[in-house]
Amino acid sequence: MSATLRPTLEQGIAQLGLALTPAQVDLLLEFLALLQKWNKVYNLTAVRDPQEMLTHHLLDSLAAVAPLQQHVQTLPRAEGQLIPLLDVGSGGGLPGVVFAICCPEVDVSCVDTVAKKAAFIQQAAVSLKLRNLHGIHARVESLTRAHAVVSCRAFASLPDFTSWSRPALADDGVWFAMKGKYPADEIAALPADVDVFHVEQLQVPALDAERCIVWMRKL
Ligand SMILES: C[S@@+](CC[C@H](N)C(=O)[O-])C[C@H]1O[C@@H](n2cnc3c(N)ncnc32)[C@H](O)[C@@H]1O
Repeated sequence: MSATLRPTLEQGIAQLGLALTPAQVDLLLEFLALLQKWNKVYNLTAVRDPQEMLTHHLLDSLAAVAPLQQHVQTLPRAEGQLIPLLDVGSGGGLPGVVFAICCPEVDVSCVDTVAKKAAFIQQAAVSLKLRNLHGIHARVESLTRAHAVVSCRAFASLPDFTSWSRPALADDGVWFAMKGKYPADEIAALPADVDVFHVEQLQVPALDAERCIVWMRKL
């Protein structure tokens, strides 16, 4: 499978201007293979066609990597210290696993209420030898450890996402919500103590769809 998908993946990575090592590209393809294999057993995603998994999941998540890297670079950190990121409602690991592969300076926890999805992430962390990746089986509302970044993709409305994950966001942390079209209604429905400080448009290679990241912080 990887022989046919690799050229599209490499082209997409180049289009996104990402500087990934050959080992990271291999890991992305290995993750895709794991997702495809275990999807049959665990029902991790409704997307089943490998080519579609590549465009709709992998490239879609990869489009958010450069914005994340740019943000992380601005954060102070001691040598060897990783930036804690919580990916909420991660499902089969999107975008959390992609972030863990592409951003070794980030420590990614993927939380999901479905036990088999969290177990899949733990299994992926072992298979891909990613020490910066963890699967957590919980409702996000129950988490209180502070993270510098709290991300989500296809999870919930912005008001629900921010209120449920608020205790897990550091006071100086940021929410990073991956959305389709500019979510004007959801932004309008946010409470006054959530500040939307940037909405960043994304271009996903090989996918003709509107995508953006809504950046928010606590007031
Ligand atoms: C539509 S899926 C999105 C999965 C993945 N982020 C993606 O983009 O493919 C939403 C996920 O959120 C999880 N979920 C729903 N409510 C949750 C909660 N309160 N805490 C943690 N996970 C939750 C579901 O189990 C499901 O796996």
